Amino acid sequence: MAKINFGGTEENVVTREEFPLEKARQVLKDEVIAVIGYGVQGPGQALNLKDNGFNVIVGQRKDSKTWDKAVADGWVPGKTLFPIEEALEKGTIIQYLLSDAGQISVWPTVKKYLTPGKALYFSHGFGITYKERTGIIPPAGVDVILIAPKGSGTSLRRMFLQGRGLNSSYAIFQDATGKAKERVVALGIGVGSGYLFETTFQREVYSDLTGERGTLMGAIQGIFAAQYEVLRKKGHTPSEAFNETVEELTQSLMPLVAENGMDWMYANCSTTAQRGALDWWKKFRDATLPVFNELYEEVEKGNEAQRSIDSNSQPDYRAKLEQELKELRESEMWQAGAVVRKLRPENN
Ligand SMILES: NC(=O)C1=CN([C@@H]2O[C@H](COP(=O)(O)OP(=O)(O)OC[C@H]3O[C@@H](n4cnc5c(N)ncnc54)[C@H](O)[C@@H]3O)[C@@H](O)[C@H]2O)C=CC1
Ligand SMILES: CC(=O)[C@](C)(O)C(=O)O
Ligand SMILES: [Mg+2]
Ligand SMILES: [Mg+2]
Repeated sequence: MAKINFGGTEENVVTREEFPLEKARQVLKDEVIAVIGYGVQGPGQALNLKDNGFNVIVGQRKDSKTWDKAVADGWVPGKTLFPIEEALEKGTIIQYLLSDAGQISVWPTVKKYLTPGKALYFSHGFGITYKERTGIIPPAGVDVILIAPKGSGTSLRRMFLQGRGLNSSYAIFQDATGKAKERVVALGIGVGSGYLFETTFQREVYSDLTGERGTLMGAIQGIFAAQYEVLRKKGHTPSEAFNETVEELTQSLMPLVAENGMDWMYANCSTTAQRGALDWWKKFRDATLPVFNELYEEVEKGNEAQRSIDSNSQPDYRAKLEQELKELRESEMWQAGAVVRKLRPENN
């Protein structure tokens, strides 16, 4: 394990150099990895594991769209693709990748197959951390481990195919066999992570729920919407408002931030822009700080988890979700965005 200094704080990180793929294959050579669920993380992790040479099967509801998707991706019914219970029985490592709400309803079935020595694997700290709300309480004889890729399952797969890699955090909640550490690290390398950051189930879920509600997804849309509204009210056209709110950010400026940090992006903009950005960023920080504090408290209390359990376990939740996504898609800002995207020179 390497100790790496992150801006003054030392943290534990497992690197591919100290734990190469060959070692991961050796550690897991006698294991059957059963990936349960084939939504977003399921395909990314299962396909990467398979391509990396691990013994992996998929468990999915038969007669479902995702069963067909698994077949289309090359999983063979009766050989590498099974109904959930059969996969649970065959697997020695159960990668529990149903949606967080789905995990609650299928848990009584999963529990039956968790015989001593098996490992139960999550990609989110949700089920375990909020166990009073989810009822997910694993038996004592199994390892309970976590690999949480820091990004969408779609990116995990794409980046793997490009020969890159998406880093993940890892945690151990229960080490029943004494082998939880080598199992979790081997799985992390197997699913395509380059580096593995140490965490706990609780820290993973608190930070993840905050991040996706905050700057990664919720806050960013909120700030876009507010600026777009002001520009439109002041008479700017939709294309101008969209370009100055979203397009320039995603196409020109964020790639510079990704490459070399915020100061470098600023340094590559005009002195006029730099002066304004340096003056205004603290105002935005101060204005949003109370909202971020409220958000973290809601996560900590479990209220956010409860809201997502309640809404995602409704029978019509998919239809409602589709409706909400449609409203976003059909808002003027994102309609303008669709046209602006088409006009990117590389799309012609
Ligand atoms: N979406 C992502 O890229 C990321 C997801 N995660 C975590 O990975 C886990 C899996 O998430 P996603 O892939 O997004 O899940 P998802 O929402 O795509 O669902 C996965 C699968 O669960 C099945 N499912 C849902 N309810 C079910 C039920 N009651 N019975 C049987 N099957 C059911 C769905 O049909 C689907 O095949 C979650 O813990 C999530 O928090 C972690 C990082 C990123
Ligand atoms: C992609 C990811 O890591 C998220 C945003 O936390 C999620 O999909 O839950
Ligand atoms: Mg996440
Ligand atoms: Mg998340």
